[in-house]
Amino acid sequence: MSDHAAADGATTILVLNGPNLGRLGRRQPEVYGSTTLADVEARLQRLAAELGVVVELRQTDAEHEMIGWVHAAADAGWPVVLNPGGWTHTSVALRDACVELSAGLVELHVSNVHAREDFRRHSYITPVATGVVAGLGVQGYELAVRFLAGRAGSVGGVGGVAPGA
Ligand SMILES: O=C1C[C@@](O)(C(=O)O)C[C@@H](O)[C@@H]1O
Repeated sequence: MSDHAAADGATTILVLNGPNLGRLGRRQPEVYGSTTLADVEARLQRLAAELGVVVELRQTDAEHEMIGWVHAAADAGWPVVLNPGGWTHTSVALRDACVELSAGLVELHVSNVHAREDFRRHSYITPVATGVVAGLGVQGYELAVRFLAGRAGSVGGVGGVAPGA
């Protein structure tokens, strides 16, 4: 996806999407809705301009690639919105990488994972996340970015102070 490098010192927020999320809009629309990931990115770029932050959205079906992106965010001190897709329920390795995200991590699910199959109720990521958004559809992405932008001290966020921060 697009590469919006921060040239002016603006906060960069990575929005990372795991397996099958490239199929948003076509995949089980009764569960995930009809909005595509490209639509989500367009909405987030408008929001980024409003908030004065840089948002970079990426998607991969390869776990090693996702873990590399998390390492890079940790090294850069960037906050992350992560929809881990199916890795939510399976990946100790992704959780271990996420532990290093000291600038904030919002775990995001388009669907309400707690109202679905039992296996979706357990997340390896939740214990190491700042917070979780689930079941608010793709609107959750905008809420999560607003929260992290506010937490980073940018204007317009809803989350100026995270509970316990
Ligand atoms: O791929 C996904 C998408 C998901 O993370 C969501 O956005 O609702 C929920 C996961 O259980 C599922 O495996």
